[in-house]
Parts: sequence; C-alpha cells; structure tokens
Amino acid sequence: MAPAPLGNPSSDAKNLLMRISLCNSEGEDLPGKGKDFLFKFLVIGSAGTGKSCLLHQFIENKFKQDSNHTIGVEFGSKVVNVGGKTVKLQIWDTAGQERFRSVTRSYYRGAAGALLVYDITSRETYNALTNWLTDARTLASPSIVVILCGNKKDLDADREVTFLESSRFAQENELMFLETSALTGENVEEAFLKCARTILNKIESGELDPERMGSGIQYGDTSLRHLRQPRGAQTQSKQPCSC
Ligand SMILES: Nc1nc2c(ncn2[C@@H]2O[C@H](COP(=O)(O)OP(=O)(O)OP(=O)(O)O)[C@@H](O)[C@H]2O)c(=O)[nH]1
Repeated sequence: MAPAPLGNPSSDAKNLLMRISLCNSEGEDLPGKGKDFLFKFLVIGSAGTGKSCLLHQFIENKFKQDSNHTIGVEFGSKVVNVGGKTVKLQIWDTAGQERFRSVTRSYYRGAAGALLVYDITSRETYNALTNWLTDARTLASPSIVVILCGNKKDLDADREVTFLESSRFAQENELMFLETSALTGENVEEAFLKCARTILNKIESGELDPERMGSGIQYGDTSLRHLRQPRGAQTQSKQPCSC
C-alpha cells in the first residue's frame, strides 16, 4: 500500500497514489520492510518532456501510451538493489506546466535525488533547465543529487540539442548526464540507479548524513513513517493509472 505522503490529498488523488504504487513490482509488501534505505526522488522538467513516461517505464518496464499532462503530482515507488543494498525509491513525478508550479514546489522539500528531464527535440525545454535546477537546489537541498536526462533519444532525427552541449551543461552544473528513451527503455533504469548509487556513495563517504532532517533518506523499516511531508500541500492528479 502507498504511503500517505500528503497533508490533505483528495480522494481521487488517494486512489491514484495507491494504484500507481500497486503497479510497482514490490507494491504488496509493507513500506520499508526489510529495506536498507528509502530515498525520496523527484522527476522535474518542462511539460511534455516525458517525465511520466520515464517513471512508468522504470516501474512497469513498458511505454505509457496516451500519456496526458500531469496535474499536480503523481507517485510511484520501486525497490532496487544498489551495490548490495536494498533501496526503496519513493518517486514524485511533478507536473511541468507553469500553472501547477506552486503545487509541485511544495513536494521538493527533503528530496535526496532528482531526474532533471528535457526533450532532446525541444531547445525550449533545454533552455528551461537552469530554472528547474535552481528550484531543486533551493527548495529541496543544495546537496540534492541530480541526473540530467535528455529524453526522447529515439527521435534523433528531430534533435535540437546536441549530446555535447548537454554534457558541458551537466559538467558546469555538477550533474550526472544520460540521454534516455522512455519509449525504448534505453538508459531509463540506469538513470534512476545512477542517481541512487551516487547517493549511497555519498552516505558511505560521510558526505551525506541520513540523520539530517530533510535529507530525503531514511533507514530501513520505519523510513516511510518518518519521511517529512510538505505542509498543507494539496494533491491534484490526472486520470487514474491505466495499469
Ligand atoms: N518518442 C518518444 N516520445 C516520448 C518519450 N517519452 C515521452 N514521450 C511522449 O511525449 C509526450 C509527453 O510525455 P509525458 O510523459 O506525459 O510528459 P511529462 O513530462 O510527464 O509532461 P507533464 O506531465 O505535462 O509535465 C507523450 O506524447 C509521450 O508519448 C520518448 O522517450 N520517446
């Protein structure tokens, strides 16, 4: 069953949160049970870049047909094995449309990692990256681990943003970088795992302290109960998951 991550979610949203969580391969087990860690992740970036499709591909291993704009936020979770550790990723997929910005911003707090997504066929979505990154570092944490994802890699013929310029942007802004395709699944799991692995490495090296309030990291079994929640955030969601 999904955690109750919000202050006062609508009943539609509650249904959605639960249904998406049950799509997860390990959705039936107790939250956090037997896990070494829980990490809170965000998926952020401009509208239409493929954030919901990336999350769906990661959790369901298939492309989400007929994806509509996200309204507010959606939630998914998946348990992964990273470097011998069992980690539950609690992932918040945020709407890219400007009109939902105040809602989505309230979910940033305490995120440990983020996928920052642009569309390689849309320079506009690439140009917006700095703003998204500023939001993540300001509202989540300056130490949030971010992986830049140039999505729609399968549409190479329509490319407007080169791999090289994105690599440079990533380097200048201390981001990891991958080009992904939610359609083919290329590099999708890698993106989530790379981000999780980096967080684990930082925990092991002492650079990140899971005990710090709002770190977005929790230890094992009781983690979900302790994860900090946005105050007064209202969830608005699009249609129920069609899984
Ligand atoms: N060819 C191709 N199309 C994709 C890919 N990922 C997503 N799309 C398409 O891009 C459109 C937008 O995908 P979404 O996942 O809904 O985008 P989003 O970023 O969640 O959009 P918002 O919810 O508005 O922020 C849909 O028509 C998808 O079918 C991809 O990797 N390749």
